[in-house]
Amino acid sequence: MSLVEVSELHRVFRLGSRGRASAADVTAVNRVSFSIDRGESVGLVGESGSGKSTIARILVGLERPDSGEVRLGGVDRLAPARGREARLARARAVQMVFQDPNGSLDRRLTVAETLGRAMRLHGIAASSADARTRTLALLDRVGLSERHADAKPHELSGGQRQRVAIARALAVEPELLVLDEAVSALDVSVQAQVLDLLSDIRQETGVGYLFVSHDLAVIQEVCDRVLVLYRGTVVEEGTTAEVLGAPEHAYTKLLISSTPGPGWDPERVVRDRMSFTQAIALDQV
Ligand SMILES: Nc1ncnc2c1ncn2[C@@H]1O[C@H](COP(=O)(O)OP(=O)(O)OP(=O)(O)O)[C@@H](O)[C@H]1O
Repeated sequence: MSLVEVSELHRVFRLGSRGRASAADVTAVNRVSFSIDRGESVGLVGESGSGKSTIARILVGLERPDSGEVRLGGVDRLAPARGREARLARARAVQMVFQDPNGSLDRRLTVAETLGRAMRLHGIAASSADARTRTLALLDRVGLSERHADAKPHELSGGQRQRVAIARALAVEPELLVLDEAVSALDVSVQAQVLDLLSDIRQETGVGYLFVSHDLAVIQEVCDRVLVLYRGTVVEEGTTAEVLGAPEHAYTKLLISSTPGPGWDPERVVRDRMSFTQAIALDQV
């Protein structure tokens, strides 16, 4: 059995008055199905507005679908959780790392307080001494030291803050990490270090990743498999090597040709995009 099984996930944002159906409604997620095995890293790629974050938010529990199923370890994540313990267990199992650690870390708390709070909330640490020991081990795990434990977020660099966000997510020993553009705000060398770190953590802990990114180079680095989303629909999926190395769908080809690299021709990208949009309009894709 897979760690995560998502089937026929569907979410429409109703933009008409009083939630009534209207021509302006946005189908953010259109009958999306996929699975993630234990220790597997699955990428979700697509341009802005393709529905990546909505899927990520549904998995974490920040958003509800109109229909569809999400199972983690066989357990229905969308069914009502009875009682505080059940709600906490559900929250603990799937942790999210956001693009902007500034928004997700409490600026009033030191790093040790942030990690300690997460561990206490989920009953991970037996005492404050235990929390401190675990905090230092986690910081070491993400390439930070004791010096950083007593710092507040503004005293850290962007890359260090993102390491803290990853440490906080790992502090509660999740089964799945949802990383939503988690390295997009970092400069390229720091990005490479954090991607290495994520690969090591996955190997050591067996945690699964849902890795949301618009950046194909990042997806190539960390994902075993990838799903390509276009306007809420999965248009192509397969191993990362298959999808990025020998794309079949016109949209995947367009995404790849839009990525700057040697021999990149922006004018050709604009022409390809126009032909793709016309083909979509004529239902030829
Ligand atoms: N709360 C909301 N209310 C109305 N529309 C929304 C809401 N959230 C998302 N949408 C719409 O749903 C679609 C998918 O949005 P989503 O944020 O999932 O895309 P994305 O691929 O993550 O984009 P980005 O890469 O820009 O974050 C977009 O058209 C967006 O405008």
